[in-house]
Amino acid sequence: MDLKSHIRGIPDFPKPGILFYDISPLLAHPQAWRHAVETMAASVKEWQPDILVGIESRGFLAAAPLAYVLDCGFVMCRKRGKLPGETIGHLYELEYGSDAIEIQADAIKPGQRVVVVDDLLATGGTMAAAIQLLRRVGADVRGAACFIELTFLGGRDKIDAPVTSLMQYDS
Ligand SMILES: O=P(O)(O)OC[C@H]1O[C@H](OP(=O)(O)OP(=O)(O)O)[C@H](O)[C@@H]1O
Ligand SMILES: Nc1ncnc2[nH]cnc12
Repeated sequence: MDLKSHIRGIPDFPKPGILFYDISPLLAHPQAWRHAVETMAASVKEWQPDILVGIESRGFLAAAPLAYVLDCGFVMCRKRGKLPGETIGHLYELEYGSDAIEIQADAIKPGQRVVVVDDLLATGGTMAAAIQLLRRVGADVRGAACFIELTFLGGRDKIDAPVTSLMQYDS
């Protein structure tokens, strides 16, 4: 199946000069989305995860069905200030300025096998930050999975774990 035919490129969003890869048509097409999830599940299964961690917000859409198919737990990695109770955060640098992501302090038990899931890998800053945070709480990070990889941005080089992606774009 041609999954790329279900990805829409929207120029100049959210800023001039950025081509935004929109997964909405893929999510809206049940056969294509099922195919994407099942193909990704087969790759992620090799890492034998206990837990899938989804990165807010589009990463939740990607990680939740995978966790269901693979019979894994699902943990939310959210932007700062969104999770209740005790949290552990990690500050990371963006192209301009900085941001922070958090997980709940008791979300991961030391030694649990974790795969981090997002819809898209661009510069890799978000995924790298999530992995650093998960390692701080003792996770055994087995890999990183994304549906779309913007290979021209070299994000994979920032990820200190195996990376799998379903669709690659070189421009
Ligand atoms: O590899 P990077 O350069 O770090 O970029 C990738 C991140 O950017 C997007 O999320 P965004 O921050 O736009 O949030 P959203 O999922 O809530 O739309 C995407 O879902 C990834 O999480
Ligand atoms: N070009 C892009 N399209 C969609 N999501 C993104 N996140 C970071 N860069 C992106």
